[in-house]
Amino acid sequence: MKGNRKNVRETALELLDSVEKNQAYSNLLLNNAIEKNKIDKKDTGLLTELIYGTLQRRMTLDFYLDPFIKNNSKLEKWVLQLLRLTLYQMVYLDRIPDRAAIFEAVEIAKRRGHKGIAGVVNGVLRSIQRQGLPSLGAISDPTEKLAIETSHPVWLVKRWVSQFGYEKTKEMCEMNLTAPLQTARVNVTRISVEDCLLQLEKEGFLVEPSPIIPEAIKCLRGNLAASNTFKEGLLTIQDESSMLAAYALGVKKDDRILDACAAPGGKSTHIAEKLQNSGKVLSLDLHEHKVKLIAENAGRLGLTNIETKKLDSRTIQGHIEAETFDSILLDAPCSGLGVMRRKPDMKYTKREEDLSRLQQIQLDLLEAVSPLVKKGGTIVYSTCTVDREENQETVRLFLEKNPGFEGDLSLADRMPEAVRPLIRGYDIQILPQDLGSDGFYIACLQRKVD
Ligand SMILES: C[S@@+](CC[C@H](N)C(=O)[O-])C[C@H]1O[C@@H](n2cnc3c(N)ncnc32)[C@H](O)[C@@H]1O
Repeated sequence: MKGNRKNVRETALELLDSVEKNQAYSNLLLNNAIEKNKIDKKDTGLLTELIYGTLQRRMTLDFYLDPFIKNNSKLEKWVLQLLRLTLYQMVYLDRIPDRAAIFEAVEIAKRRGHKGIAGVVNGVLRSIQRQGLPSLGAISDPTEKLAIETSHPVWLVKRWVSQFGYEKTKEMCEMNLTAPLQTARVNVTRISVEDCLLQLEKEGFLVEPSPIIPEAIKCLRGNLAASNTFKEGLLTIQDESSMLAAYALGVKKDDRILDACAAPGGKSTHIAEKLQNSGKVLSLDLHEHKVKLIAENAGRLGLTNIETKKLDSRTIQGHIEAETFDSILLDAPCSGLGVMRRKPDMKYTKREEDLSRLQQIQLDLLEAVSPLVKKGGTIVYSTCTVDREENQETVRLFLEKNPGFEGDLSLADRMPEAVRPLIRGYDIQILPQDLGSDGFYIACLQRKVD
């Protein structure tokens, strides 16, 4: 058991190192490490928690460590990671005694470095144990304090406070520290939600219906991607917020729908399911390898009404005639600030200037695809971000330049009951704390008839 645990922590350290070297944290990275280091199945939960937790709390951990490592400015990167990893266990994991966490950190430091480094690690951790953690109360500026307390960059917390106010920002930052539940969409063209839940229970999963989306389920235990039900094409792993995009489109039988930024096809396949294999979805994406994923997903789900194509949607007008589609989904590339719970390393790599650059791409995409919707048809603009510049501002600028379009106020009629209170006219900004789903934005724009 002890041997294994050391292995878990060394593997966690290795992964934290890779993330630091700019390899984004992903399940793939985690799965490779589990395989390479032959991590016992029962220890994978602890490994995931150590990596997620240490990444999620990095700024808070650094605040706590700072006074104790001031004189060790030449500390190697991996030693700092080891200190963060160990302090995370001491502060946030009650079930691991401090002395055990410190002992193992010192052993790792001896093996990976030398006796001197082990001495530094031991010294820092024992001092913290003796003197206690520095108080966050010493930070006088409330925004800065919130940033450190919840480990979000100060620029982002400032930006959110100016956009949403202090209270909502605080709730959002706190929510971002929690682990999301896995949710999935039942392929109702092939199985009912009730039968799907029963089938998954038989497979040993703990599942329940979503309170938000009629065709969605929540998974309380297990990984649905590993289920036979998933492999048989009866499920798609997808967040509930993302499922709202297909609702906003108001899909009708036989519609021709463009999904302009479609890979890996989560929303295209939802639209195709809503069409019940009638009509057509044209799914575009910039990258060939990503386009393949859309086709693979459609194949797994048994959907035959999706056509895929590699294309830069900004050039679509040279390829497809105007007024071809009944509706268009533009699920635009964005900063992804709504999914920080799932990708904690993102907090430390995003830069404020990225957001304005993205707005230009979003506007270019909207301008390019908009002539392709029929008169009276709808464009749904969506992002998985929580930022006014990429969301409401992008839409405002588009509407300002395109008087042939207006906000579609019938959006609420098409949306599930649970989200209606969040709709403001023709758009909806979901914050992670609103429904427990990802932060997400949807705007519905209608092409005027004349
Ligand atoms: C938010 S993701 C789409 C997620 C997808 N709608 C789903 O639900 O599975 C944005 C996608 O836009 C693609 N993309 C970015 N710029 C594009 C462009 N100019 N033309 C087409 N696709 C683009 C990216 O490759 C990425 O796959």
